[in-house]
Amino acid sequence: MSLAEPTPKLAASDPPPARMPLFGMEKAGRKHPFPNIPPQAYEVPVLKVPTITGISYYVVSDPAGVKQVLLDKVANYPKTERERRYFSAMFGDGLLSTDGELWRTHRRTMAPSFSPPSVAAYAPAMAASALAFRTRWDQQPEGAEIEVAEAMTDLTLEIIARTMFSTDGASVSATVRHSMEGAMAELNMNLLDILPVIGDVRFRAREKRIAAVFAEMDADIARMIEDRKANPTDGPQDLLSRLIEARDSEGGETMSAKEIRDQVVTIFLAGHETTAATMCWVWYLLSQHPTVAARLQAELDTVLAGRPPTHEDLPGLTYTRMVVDEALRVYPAAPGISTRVALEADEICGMKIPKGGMVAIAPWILHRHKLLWDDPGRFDPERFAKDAPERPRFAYMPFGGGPKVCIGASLATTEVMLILATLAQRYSLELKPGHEVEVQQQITMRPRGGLPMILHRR
Ligand code: HEM
Repeated sequence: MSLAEPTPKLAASDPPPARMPLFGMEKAGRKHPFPNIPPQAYEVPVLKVPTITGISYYVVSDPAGVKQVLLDKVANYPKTERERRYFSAMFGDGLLSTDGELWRTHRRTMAPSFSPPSVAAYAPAMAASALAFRTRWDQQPEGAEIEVAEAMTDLTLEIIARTMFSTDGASVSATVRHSMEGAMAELNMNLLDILPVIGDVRFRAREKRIAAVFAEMDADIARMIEDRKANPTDGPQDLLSRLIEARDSEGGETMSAKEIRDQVVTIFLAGHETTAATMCWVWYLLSQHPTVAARLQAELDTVLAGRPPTHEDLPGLTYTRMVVDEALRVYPAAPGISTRVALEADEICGMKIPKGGMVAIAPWILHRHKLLWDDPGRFDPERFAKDAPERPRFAYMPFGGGPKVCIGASLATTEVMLILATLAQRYSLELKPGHEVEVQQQITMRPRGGLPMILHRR
Protein backbone atom coordinates (compact mmCIF):
# COMPACT_ATOMS: atom_id res chain seq x y z
CA MET A 1 0.00 0.00 0.00
CA SER A 2 1.39 3.38 -0.86
CA LEU A 3 0.30 6.34 1.19
CA ALA A 4 -0.89 9.39 -0.62
CA GLU A 5 -1.06 11.48 2.54
CA PRO A 6 1.59 14.18 2.21
CA THR A 7 3.67 15.34 5.16
CA PRO A 8 2.01 18.63 5.96
CA LYS A 9 3.48 21.95 6.97
CA LEU A 10 7.14 20.93 7.07
CA ALA A 11 7.09 19.83 3.45
CA ALA A 12 10.16 17.69 3.16
CA SER A 13 10.81 18.31 -0.51
CA ASP A 14 10.60 22.00 0.03
CA PRO A 15 14.16 23.25 0.46
CA PRO A 16 14.72 26.95 1.09
CA PRO A 17 14.16 29.40 -1.77
CA ALA A 18 16.97 29.92 -4.27
CA ARG A 19 17.79 33.37 -2.96
CA MET A 20 18.16 33.35 0.79
CA PRO A 21 17.86 36.74 2.46
CA LEU A 22 20.64 37.31 5.00
CA PHE A 23 18.20 38.42 7.66
CA GLY A 24 15.58 35.78 6.91
CA MET A 25 17.70 32.89 8.18
CA GLU A 26 16.07 32.63 11.57
CA LYS A 27 12.65 32.31 9.96
CA ALA A 28 13.83 29.88 7.28
CA GLY A 29 15.48 27.83 10.04
CA ARG A 30 12.04 27.09 11.45
CA LYS A 31 11.24 25.01 8.37
CA HIS A 32 14.67 23.60 7.64
CA PRO A 33 17.60 22.81 9.89
CA PHE A 34 20.03 24.16 7.27
CA PRO A 35 18.56 27.34 5.76
CA ASN A 36 22.01 28.48 4.64
CA ILE A 37 22.56 25.46 2.39
CA PRO A 38 21.29 26.24 -1.15
CA PRO A 39 18.47 24.13 -2.62
CA GLN A 40 20.74 22.72 -5.34
CA ALA A 41 22.31 20.56 -2.63
CA TYR A 42 19.13 18.46 -2.80
CA GLU A 43 19.62 17.88 -6.51
CA VAL A 44 23.32 17.32 -7.26
CA PRO A 45 25.84 14.76 -5.96
CA VAL A 46 28.30 17.37 -4.63
CA LEU A 47 27.70 21.09 -4.22
CA LYS A 48 30.42 23.67 -3.66
CA VAL A 49 29.15 26.42 -1.35
CA PRO A 50 31.22 29.62 -1.02
CA THR A 51 31.04 31.40 2.36
CA ILE A 52 31.65 35.00 3.39
CA THR A 53 35.00 33.97 4.90
CA GLY A 54 36.26 33.15 1.40
CA ILE A 55 36.53 29.43 2.23
CA SER A 56 34.15 27.10 0.42
CA TYR A 57 32.64 23.96 1.77
CA TYR A 58 31.39 20.94 -0.16
CA VAL A 59 28.06 19.31 0.55
CA VAL A 60 28.43 15.65 -0.42
CA SER A 61 25.19 13.75 -1.06
CA ASP A 62 26.23 10.99 -3.39
CA PRO A 63 26.30 7.64 -1.55
CA ALA A 64 29.66 6.66 -3.11
CA GLY A 65 31.08 10.08 -2.19
CA VAL A 66 29.76 9.77 1.36
CA LYS A 67 31.36 6.33 1.64
CA GLN A 68 34.64 7.75 0.36
CA VAL A 69 34.68 10.41 3.12
CA LEU A 70 33.35 8.41 6.04
CA LEU A 71 34.83 5.00 5.29
CA ASP A 72 37.26 4.46 2.39
CA LYS A 73 39.40 7.53 3.02
CA VAL A 74 38.36 8.25 6.58
CA ALA A 75 41.94 9.06 7.66
CA ASN A 76 41.98 11.94 5.15
CA TYR A 77 38.81 13.45 6.62
CA PRO A 78 39.01 14.09 10.38
CA LYS A 79 36.47 16.34 12.09
CA THR A 80 37.33 20.02 11.74
CA GLU A 81 39.14 21.70 14.63
CA ARG A 82 36.21 24.11 14.98
CA GLU A 83 33.75 21.27 15.31
CA ARG A 84 35.99 19.41 17.76
CA ARG A 85 36.22 22.52 19.89
CA TYR A 86 32.47 23.02 19.70
CA PHE A 87 31.79 19.51 21.04
CA SER A 88 34.66 19.68 23.55
CA ALA A 89 33.05 22.65 25.23
CA MET A 90 30.37 20.25 26.42
CA PHE A 91 31.85 16.79 26.21
CA GLY A 92 35.57 17.38 26.91
CA ASP A 93 37.40 14.44 25.35
CA GLY A 94 34.32 12.22 24.96
CA LEU A 95 33.83 10.05 21.87
CA LEU A 96 32.04 12.81 19.98
CA SER A 97 34.93 15.24 20.28
CA THR A 98 37.99 13.06 19.73
CA ASP A 99 39.73 11.36 16.80
CA GLY A 100 42.82 9.20 16.50
CA GLU A 101 44.32 6.87 19.12
CA LEU A 102 42.52 8.37 22.12
CA TRP A 103 39.15 7.90 20.38
CA ARG A 104 40.04 4.33 19.30
CA THR A 105 41.04 3.27 22.84
CA HIS A 106 37.91 4.72 24.41
CA ARG A 107 35.60 3.38 21.72
CA ARG A 108 37.08 -0.12 22.23
CA THR A 109 36.51 0.16 25.98
CA MET A 110 32.91 1.24 25.57
CA ALA A 111 31.87 -0.98 22.66
CA PRO A 112 30.88 -4.02 24.78
CA SER A 113 28.27 -1.90 26.56
CA PHE A 114 26.51 -1.39 23.22
CA SER A 115 26.81 -4.89 21.76
CA PRO A 116 23.64 -6.82 20.80
CA PRO A 117 23.80 -9.00 23.97
CA SER A 118 24.17 -5.88 26.14
CA VAL A 119 21.27 -4.17 24.40
CA ALA A 120 19.15 -7.29 24.89
CA ALA A 121 20.12 -7.24 28.57
CA TYR A 122 18.96 -3.61 28.91
CA ALA A 123 15.65 -4.26 27.19
CA PRO A 124 13.72 -5.37 30.30
CA ALA A 125 14.72 -2.13 32.10
CA MET A 126 13.68 -0.11 29.04
CA ALA A 127 10.36 -1.92 28.78
CA ALA A 128 9.75 -1.48 32.54
CA SER A 129 10.46 2.26 32.33
CA ALA A 130 8.09 2.62 29.35
CA LEU A 131 5.38 0.70 31.18
CA ALA A 132 5.77 2.71 34.40
CA PHE A 133 5.60 5.84 32.28
CA ARG A 134 2.37 4.63 30.68
CA THR A 135 0.72 4.36 34.09
CA ARG A 136 1.22 8.15 34.38
CA TRP A 137 -0.80 8.61 31.21
CA ASP A 138 -3.37 6.14 32.59
CA GLN A 139 -4.05 8.67 35.33
CA GLN A 140 -4.78 11.45 32.84
CA PRO A 141 -8.35 12.10 31.74
CA GLU A 142 -9.36 11.39 28.13
CA GLY A 143 -8.43 14.41 25.98
CA ALA A 144 -5.74 15.69 28.37
CA GLU A 145 -3.08 17.94 26.87
CA ILE A 146 0.42 16.47 27.10
CA GLU A 147 3.70 18.27 26.52
CA VAL A 148 5.15 15.39 24.54
CA ALA A 149 8.69 16.77 24.08
CA GLU A 150 9.14 17.08 27.84
CA ALA A 151 7.51 13.74 28.51
CA MET A 152 9.80 11.94 26.03
CA THR A 153 12.87 13.66 27.48
CA ASP A 154 11.95 12.49 31.00
CA LEU A 155 11.45 8.95 29.79
CA THR A 156 14.61 8.66 27.67
CA LEU A 157 16.72 10.25 30.39
CA GLU A 158 15.43 7.75 32.89
CA ILE A 159 16.22 4.89 30.51
CA ILE A 160 19.78 6.04 29.85
CA ALA A 161 20.41 6.54 33.59
CA ARG A 162 19.09 3.08 34.42
CA THR A 163 20.71 1.12 31.61
CA MET A 164 24.12 2.79 31.30
CA PHE A 165 24.77 3.85 34.88
CA SER A 166 22.37 1.76 37.00
CA THR A 167 21.17 4.93 38.62
CA ASP A 168 17.80 6.45 39.21
CA GLY A 169 16.83 8.80 36.37
CA ALA A 170 14.79 11.10 38.55
CA SER A 171 17.77 12.03 40.73
CA VAL A 172 19.87 13.22 37.78
CA SER A 173 17.11 14.41 35.50
CA ALA A 174 16.88 18.01 36.64
CA THR A 175 20.61 18.72 36.54
CA VAL A 176 21.18 16.96 33.20
CA ARG A 177 18.33 18.86 31.61
CA HIS A 178 19.45 22.17 33.02
CA SER A 179 23.03 21.62 31.77
CA MET A 180 21.95 20.41 28.39
CA GLU A 181 19.56 23.25 27.73
CA GLY A 182 22.02 25.87 28.99
CA ALA A 183 24.89 24.49 26.90
CA MET A 184 22.83 24.11 23.72
CA ALA A 185 21.63 27.68 24.02
CA GLU A 186 25.26 28.81 24.38
CA LEU A 187 26.23 26.96 21.23
CA ASN A 188 23.86 28.89 19.00
CA MET A 189 26.28 30.52 16.59
CA ASN A 190 25.88 33.56 14.38
CA LEU A 191 27.94 35.29 11.71
CA LEU A 192 30.26 36.98 14.24
CA ASP A 193 31.32 33.56 15.47
CA ILE A 194 33.01 32.60 12.24
CA LEU A 195 35.17 35.74 12.05
CA PRO A 196 38.83 35.34 12.92
CA VAL A 197 39.87 36.81 16.35
CA ILE A 198 36.36 38.04 17.29
CA GLY A 199 34.98 34.51 16.83
CA ASP A 200 37.75 33.11 19.01
CA VAL A 201 37.17 35.63 21.82
CA ARG A 202 33.44 34.94 21.73
CA PHE A 203 34.03 31.20 21.86
CA ARG A 204 36.33 31.43 24.89
CA ALA A 205 33.61 33.33 26.73
CA ARG A 206 31.11 30.64 25.78
CA GLU A 207 33.41 27.88 27.02
CA LYS A 208 33.53 29.58 30.42
CA ARG A 209 29.75 29.95 30.57
CA ILE A 210 29.26 26.30 29.55
CA ALA A 211 31.68 25.15 32.27
CA ALA A 212 29.57 27.12 34.77
CA VAL A 213 26.33 25.58 33.48
CA PHE A 214 27.87 22.11 33.81
CA ALA A 215 29.28 22.60 37.33
CA GLU A 216 26.32 21.03 39.11
CA MET A 217 26.10 18.06 36.77
CA ASP A 218 29.86 17.52 37.00
CA ALA A 219 29.56 17.39 40.79
CA ASP A 220 26.74 14.80 40.51
CA ILE A 221 28.82 12.68 38.13
CA ALA A 222 31.91 12.91 40.36
CA ARG A 223 29.78 11.64 43.26
CA MET A 224 28.41 8.82 41.09
CA ILE A 225 31.95 7.73 40.13
CA GLU A 226 33.20 7.90 43.74
CA ASP A 227 30.20 5.91 44.98
CA ARG A 228 30.76 3.23 42.38
CA LYS A 229 34.48 2.99 43.16
CA ALA A 230 33.65 2.58 46.82
CA ASN A 231 30.82 0.09 46.16
CA PRO A 232 31.51 -1.95 43.02
CA THR A 233 28.41 -3.76 41.78
CA ASP A 234 28.23 -7.56 41.76
CA GLY A 235 25.77 -7.84 38.89
CA PRO A 236 26.42 -7.50 35.16
CA GLN A 237 28.74 -4.63 34.33
CA ASP A 238 27.17 -1.39 33.27
CA LEU A 239 28.99 1.29 31.27
CA LEU A 240 30.11 3.11 34.41
CA SER A 241 31.86 0.01 35.81
CA ARG A 242 33.49 -0.63 32.45
CA LEU A 243 34.85 2.90 32.29
CA ILE A 244 36.17 2.70 35.85
CA GLU A 245 37.84 -0.66 35.33
CA ALA A 246 39.16 -0.04 31.80
CA ARG A 247 42.93 -0.27 31.46
CA ASP A 248 44.82 0.72 28.39
CA SER A 249 46.35 -2.20 26.57
CA GLU A 250 49.96 -1.00 26.89
CA GLY A 251 50.59 0.79 30.18
CA GLY A 252 47.66 -0.83 31.97
CA GLU A 253 46.59 2.61 33.24
CA THR A 254 43.02 3.22 34.31
CA MET A 255 41.02 6.16 32.98
CA SER A 256 41.31 9.41 34.94
CA ALA A 257 38.25 10.88 36.68
CA LYS A 258 38.15 13.56 33.97
CA GLU A 259 38.22 10.96 31.16
CA ILE A 260 35.38 9.03 32.78
CA ARG A 261 33.41 12.24 33.33
CA ASP A 262 33.76 13.18 29.64
CA GLN A 263 32.39 9.83 28.45
CA VAL A 264 29.58 9.83 31.02
CA VAL A 265 28.46 13.32 29.95
CA THR A 266 28.68 12.29 26.28
CA ILE A 267 26.49 9.24 26.80
CA PHE A 268 24.02 11.04 29.04
CA LEU A 269 23.51 13.78 26.52
CA ALA A 270 23.97 11.98 23.18
CA GLY A 271 21.98 9.05 24.50
CA HIS A 272 18.75 10.70 25.56
CA GLU A 273 18.26 13.86 23.54
CA THR A 274 18.36 12.02 20.20
CA THR A 275 15.88 9.31 21.17
CA ALA A 276 13.53 11.88 22.75
CA ALA A 277 13.61 13.94 19.55
CA THR A 278 12.98 10.82 17.45
CA MET A 279 9.97 9.91 19.58
CA CYS A 280 8.59 13.44 19.12
CA TRP A 281 8.84 13.15 15.33
CA VAL A 282 7.27 9.69 15.36
CA TRP A 283 4.28 11.00 17.35
CA TYR A 284 3.96 14.01 15.12
CA LEU A 285 4.09 11.96 11.91
CA LEU A 286 1.58 9.43 13.23
CA SER A 287 -0.79 12.25 14.16
CA GLN A 288 -0.63 13.51 10.57
CA HIS A 289 -0.98 10.09 8.91
CA PRO A 290 -3.99 8.32 10.38
CA THR A 291 -3.79 5.41 7.93
CA VAL A 292 -0.26 4.60 9.08
CA ALA A 293 -1.24 5.02 12.73
CA ALA A 294 -4.17 2.62 12.29
CA ARG A 295 -2.00 0.01 10.63
CA LEU A 296 0.64 0.33 13.34
CA GLN A 297 -1.96 -0.13 16.07
CA ALA A 298 -3.45 -3.12 14.27
CA GLU A 299 -0.02 -4.76 14.24
CA LEU A 300 0.47 -4.06 17.94
CA ASP A 301 -2.95 -5.55 18.71
CA THR A 302 -2.24 -8.68 16.70
CA VAL A 303 1.33 -9.35 17.82
CA LEU A 304 1.00 -8.34 21.46
CA ALA A 305 -2.63 -9.25 22.08
CA GLY A 306 -2.85 -6.72 24.90
CA ARG A 307 0.31 -7.63 26.84
CA PRO A 308 3.21 -5.18 27.12
CA PRO A 309 5.99 -5.62 24.54
CA THR A 310 9.30 -7.30 25.31
CA HIS A 311 12.57 -7.50 23.42
CA GLU A 312 11.51 -10.87 22.00
CA ASP A 313 8.45 -9.27 20.37
CA LEU A 314 10.47 -6.76 18.36
CA PRO A 315 11.33 -8.95 15.34
CA GLY A 316 7.58 -9.57 14.90
CA LEU A 317 6.75 -5.85 14.87
CA THR A 318 7.80 -5.33 11.27
CA TYR A 319 5.47 -2.46 10.42
CA THR A 320 6.34 -0.63 13.66
CA ARG A 321 9.98 -0.87 12.62
CA MET A 322 9.15 0.46 9.12
CA VAL A 323 7.45 3.47 10.73
CA VAL A 324 10.49 4.17 12.93
CA ASP A 325 12.90 3.83 10.00
CA GLU A 326 10.83 6.16 7.83
CA ALA A 327 10.48 8.71 10.66
CA LEU A 328 14.28 8.65 11.01
CA ARG A 329 14.50 9.35 7.29
CA VAL A 330 12.12 12.29 7.26
CA TYR A 331 13.27 13.77 10.58
CA PRO A 332 16.73 12.43 11.44
CA ALA A 333 17.35 13.58 15.03
CA ALA A 334 20.96 14.36 14.10
CA PRO A 335 20.27 16.03 10.74
CA GLY A 336 23.87 16.97 10.02
CA ILE A 337 26.83 14.91 11.08
CA SER A 338 29.99 16.80 11.80
CA THR A 339 31.93 18.62 9.10
CA ARG A 340 35.15 16.95 8.03
CA VAL A 341 38.29 18.61 6.67
CA ALA A 342 40.40 17.21 3.79
CA LEU A 343 44.00 16.77 4.98
CA GLU A 344 45.11 16.18 1.40
CA ALA A 345 43.51 17.28 -1.87
CA ASP A 346 41.00 14.76 -3.18
CA GLU A 347 38.30 14.33 -5.79
CA ILE A 348 34.72 13.37 -4.92
CA CYS A 349 32.36 12.45 -7.77
CA GLY A 350 34.43 14.51 -10.18
CA MET A 351 34.56 17.58 -7.89
CA LYS A 352 38.09 18.64 -6.87
CA ILE A 353 38.39 19.08 -3.10
CA PRO A 354 41.40 21.24 -2.21
CA LYS A 355 43.66 20.45 0.74
CA GLY A 356 41.91 22.01 3.77
CA GLY A 357 38.51 21.95 2.03
CA MET A 358 35.57 21.35 4.34
CA VAL A 359 33.17 18.53 3.56
CA ALA A 360 29.64 18.51 4.98
CA ILE A 361 27.45 15.41 5.00
CA ALA A 362 23.88 15.80 6.21
CA PRO A 363 21.40 12.94 6.69
CA TRP A 364 18.67 15.58 6.33
CA ILE A 365 19.82 16.37 2.78
CA LEU A 366 20.68 12.77 1.82
CA HIS A 367 17.26 11.64 3.02
CA ARG A 368 15.49 14.27 0.93
CA HIS A 369 17.73 14.12 -2.09
CA LYS A 370 15.87 14.09 -5.39
CA LEU A 371 18.32 11.67 -7.01
CA LEU A 372 17.98 9.16 -4.18
CA TRP A 373 14.31 9.12 -3.21
CA ASP A 374 11.09 9.06 -5.09
CA ASP A 375 8.94 11.97 -3.84
CA PRO A 376 11.17 12.49 -0.79
CA GLY A 377 8.63 14.68 1.03
CA ARG A 378 6.10 11.86 1.33
CA PHE A 379 6.09 9.97 4.63
CA ASP A 380 5.79 6.39 3.47
CA PRO A 381 6.92 3.49 5.70
CA GLU A 382 6.60 1.16 2.67
CA ARG A 383 10.01 2.41 1.56
CA PHE A 384 11.39 0.15 4.30
CA ALA A 385 9.32 -2.93 3.52
CA LYS A 386 11.31 -6.14 3.05
CA ASP A 387 10.45 -6.31 -0.65
CA ALA A 388 11.09 -2.59 -1.35
CA PRO A 389 13.77 -1.84 -3.97
CA GLU A 390 17.27 -1.83 -2.51
CA ARG A 391 18.97 1.50 -2.02
CA PRO A 392 22.68 2.31 -1.78
CA ARG A 393 23.99 1.80 1.75
CA PHE A 394 25.05 5.41 2.30
CA ALA A 395 21.80 6.91 1.00
CA TYR A 396 20.14 6.37 4.39
CA MET A 397 22.19 7.07 7.46
CA PRO A 398 20.35 8.49 10.45
CA PHE A 399 23.15 7.11 12.64
CA GLY A 400 26.08 8.28 10.50
CA GLY A 401 28.51 5.84 8.91
CA GLY A 402 32.05 4.49 8.94
CA PRO A 403 34.09 3.97 12.10
CA LYS A 404 32.45 6.95 13.82
CA VAL A 405 28.97 5.58 13.29
CA CYS A 406 26.69 6.07 16.30
CA ILE A 407 27.77 3.66 19.05
CA GLY A 408 24.21 3.66 20.41
CA ALA A 409 22.34 2.89 17.15
CA SER A 410 21.03 -0.51 18.12
CA LEU A 411 20.26 0.60 21.67
CA ALA A 412 18.35 3.58 20.26
CA THR A 413 16.19 1.58 17.84
CA THR A 414 15.38 -1.00 20.51
CA GLU A 415 14.44 1.78 22.91
CA VAL A 416 12.30 3.69 20.41
CA MET A 417 10.52 0.48 19.38
CA LEU A 418 9.76 -0.49 22.98
CA ILE A 419 8.54 2.99 23.92
CA LEU A 420 6.40 3.28 20.81
CA ALA A 421 4.90 -0.19 21.13
CA THR A 422 4.13 0.27 24.84
CA LEU A 423 2.45 3.65 24.45
CA ALA A 424 0.78 3.32 21.03
CA GLN A 425 -0.73 0.03 22.12
CA ARG A 426 -3.00 1.99 24.44
CA TYR A 427 -2.91 5.60 23.26
CA SER A 428 -2.99 7.75 20.18
CA LEU A 429 -1.86 11.36 20.18
CA GLU A 430 -3.46 14.19 18.26
CA LEU A 431 -1.55 17.40 17.55
CA LYS A 432 -3.04 20.21 19.65
CA PRO A 433 -5.45 22.00 17.29
CA GLY A 434 -3.96 25.23 16.02
CA HIS A 435 -0.40 24.32 16.98
CA GLU A 436 2.09 24.70 14.16
CA VAL A 437 5.12 22.47 14.34
CA GLU A 438 8.45 24.04 13.44
CA VAL A 439 11.96 22.67 13.66
CA GLN A 440 14.69 23.77 15.99
CA GLN A 441 18.20 22.72 15.16
CA GLN A 442 20.65 22.70 18.08
CA ILE A 443 22.94 19.72 17.47
CA THR A 444 19.77 17.62 17.48
CA MET A 445 16.58 18.62 15.68
CA ARG A 446 13.47 18.92 17.80
CA PRO A 447 10.08 20.56 17.48
CA ARG A 448 10.61 24.21 18.38
CA GLY A 449 9.04 25.22 21.66
CA GLY A 450 7.85 21.69 22.46
CA LEU A 451 5.11 19.47 21.12
CA PRO A 452 1.66 19.90 22.68
CA MET A 453 -0.59 16.94 21.90
CA ILE A 454 -3.94 15.59 23.01
CA LEU A 455 -4.06 12.17 24.62
CA HIS A 456 -6.71 9.71 23.41
CA ARG A 457 -7.19 6.33 24.99
CA ARG A 458 -7.93 3.62 22.45
C1 HEM B 1 17.63 7.93 17.43
C2 HEM B 1 18.66 8.14 18.20
C3 HEM B 1 20.05 8.51 17.74
C4 HEM B 1 20.46 9.12 16.59
C5 HEM B 1 19.60 9.61 15.42
C6 HEM B 1 21.91 9.24 16.66
C7 HEM B 1 22.71 9.77 15.65
C8 HEM B 1 24.09 9.78 15.67
C9 HEM B 1 24.94 10.19 14.57
C10 HEM B 1 24.45 10.68 13.21
C11 HEM B 1 26.23 10.07 14.98
C12 HEM B 1 27.48 10.34 14.13
C13 HEM B 1 28.00 11.74 14.34
C14 HEM B 1 29.21 12.05 13.47
O1 HEM B 1 29.72 11.22 12.73
O2 HEM B 1 29.62 13.20 13.54
C15 HEM B 1 26.21 9.62 16.36
C16 HEM B 1 27.33 9.39 17.12
C17 HEM B 1 27.27 9.01 18.44
N1 HEM B 1 26.15 8.64 19.17
FE1 HEM B 1 24.27 8.57 18.47
N2 HEM B 1 22.33 8.72 17.85
C18 HEM B 1 21.24 8.25 18.54
C19 HEM B 1 21.23 7.63 19.76
C20 HEM B 1 22.33 7.43 20.56
C21 HEM B 1 22.33 6.76 21.84
C22 HEM B 1 21.11 6.10 22.48
C23 HEM B 1 23.61 6.83 22.32
C24 HEM B 1 24.18 6.30 23.60
C25 HEM B 1 23.55 5.69 24.55
C26 HEM B 1 24.41 7.55 21.34
C27 HEM B 1 25.74 7.87 21.48
C28 HEM B 1 26.53 8.33 20.44
C29 HEM B 1 27.98 8.51 20.58
C30 HEM B 1 28.81 8.29 21.83
C31 HEM B 1 28.43 8.92 19.32
C32 HEM B 1 29.88 9.23 18.91
C33 HEM B 1 30.47 7.95 18.34
C34 HEM B 1 31.93 8.05 17.97
O3 HEM B 1 32.36 9.10 17.45
O4 HEM B 1 32.62 7.06 18.17
N3 HEM B 1 23.60 7.89 20.29
N4 HEM B 1 24.90 9.43 16.74
